[in-house]
Amino acid sequence: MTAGSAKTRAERYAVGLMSGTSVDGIDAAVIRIAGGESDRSAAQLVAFANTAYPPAVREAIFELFDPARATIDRVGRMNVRLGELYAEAALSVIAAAGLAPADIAVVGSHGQTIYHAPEPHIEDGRDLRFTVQIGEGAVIAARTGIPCVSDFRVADMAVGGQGAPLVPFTEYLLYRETERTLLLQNIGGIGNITVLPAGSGAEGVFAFDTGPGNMLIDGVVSLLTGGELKMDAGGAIAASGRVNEALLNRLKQEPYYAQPLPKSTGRERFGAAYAEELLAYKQKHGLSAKDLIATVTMLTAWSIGDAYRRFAAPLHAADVMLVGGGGSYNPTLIGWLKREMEPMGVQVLIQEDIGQSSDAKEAVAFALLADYAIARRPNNLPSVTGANRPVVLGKISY
Ligand SMILES: Nc1ncnc2c1ncn2[C@@H]1O[C@H](COP(=O)(O)OP(=O)(O)OP(=O)(O)O)[C@@H](O)[C@H]1O
Ligand SMILES: CC(=O)N[C@H]1[C@@H]2OC[C@@H](O2)[C@@H](O)[C@@H]1O[C@H](C)C(=O)O
Repeated sequence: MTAGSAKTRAERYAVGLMSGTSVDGIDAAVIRIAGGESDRSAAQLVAFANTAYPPAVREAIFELFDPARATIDRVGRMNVRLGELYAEAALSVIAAAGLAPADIAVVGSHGQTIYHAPEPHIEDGRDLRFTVQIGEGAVIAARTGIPCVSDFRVADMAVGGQGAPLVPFTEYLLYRETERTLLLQNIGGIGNITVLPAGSGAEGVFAFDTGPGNMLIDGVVSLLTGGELKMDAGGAIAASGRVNEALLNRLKQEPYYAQPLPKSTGRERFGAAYAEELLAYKQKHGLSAKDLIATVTMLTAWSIGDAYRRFAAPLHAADVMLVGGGGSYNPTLIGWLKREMEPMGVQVLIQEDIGQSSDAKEAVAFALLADYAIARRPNNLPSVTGANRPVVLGKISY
């Protein structure tokens, strides 16, 4: 396959690798793309695997979220280490698909975000917004022998975008409908929503981060258990607690929720420092652990409903919200989300309800984004990121 031959490209396979803000590990997907355009009928999931990060790697990544500890030698070394781990994950999912590396046209690797500063930052009249995703693409290409597209976000920022979210481009390709308005809600570390208005072209799509996804739930669970538990598995703890209305109302005042679009957020806002503050509040006001977890779970459900109410409903009344990401596997969160959305006339389903995978969705997206990049086809959505034009996202290592 050569760049620029998009119109005549034959059926091909692509690998997508995603390591999200939850830092739970590496999601790897193999997809088959039919000849020509990567449109809805054309991309099929062939194999998927999630490999947990080794605990020491996970811990070291968390250290890199703190700019004071993210020294250049640590960042540089982790960049290479993650490249190695990503290459291994790619090779193993390719084998699981019953394929060989030579069958794969391209690997798309998101990398691990360690810092995301999407707001304009003007110095000397120049905008210095930036974002950092590590996991060296050159290492992935060298170990697998497959061209690797990595570092997708910076090209969007270079033309005035937020560099996020990027998945909506693929959601438009894969999910759009003519009769129904769909909301694709991802609940990963951060929550993000894509609005696909019925019958709309790409320019009508909009998307933004709704706030915390599982990040606050994971953060407080981990602090409360001294790191023993990393999540509220099955939402069991939240289900056993009671929402504290005073705290909930206080947390709803976080200015991010009302901030106008385009917007994106991350660990800089809803990370460790935020979870520590919640713990301090718990101690001061004598809340139980389960009530605190119930309250942040409710906040997460509320923030998603609030985002729809504030920014989407006034423009497009939606029919269905389709939830993906790890939050799909927390029935307490999904139950409370239904209670938020259904009175507004929006049915809530998880990807599994329509025969897809909540886990694989983002890895599939990065395989498709890479397929576009390698053909030099623009793959950002300016209406979503705020970029001033379409560009080809991703750096290619041959
Ligand atoms: N069985 C489960 N019960 C409860 N929560 C779960 C379960 N499985 C996954 N999760 C939640 O989902 C999180 C992982 O979600 P996911 O893999 O979608 O995040 P991510 O891709 O890292 O994040 P992002 O999309 O923000 O980059 C876990 O940290 C956990 O909070
Ligand atoms: C900078 C960064 O890594 N952002 C992630 C994060 O996780 C969810 C949300 O915040 C989204 O904006 C984005 O990821 C997905 C994959 C995206 O770009 O669509």
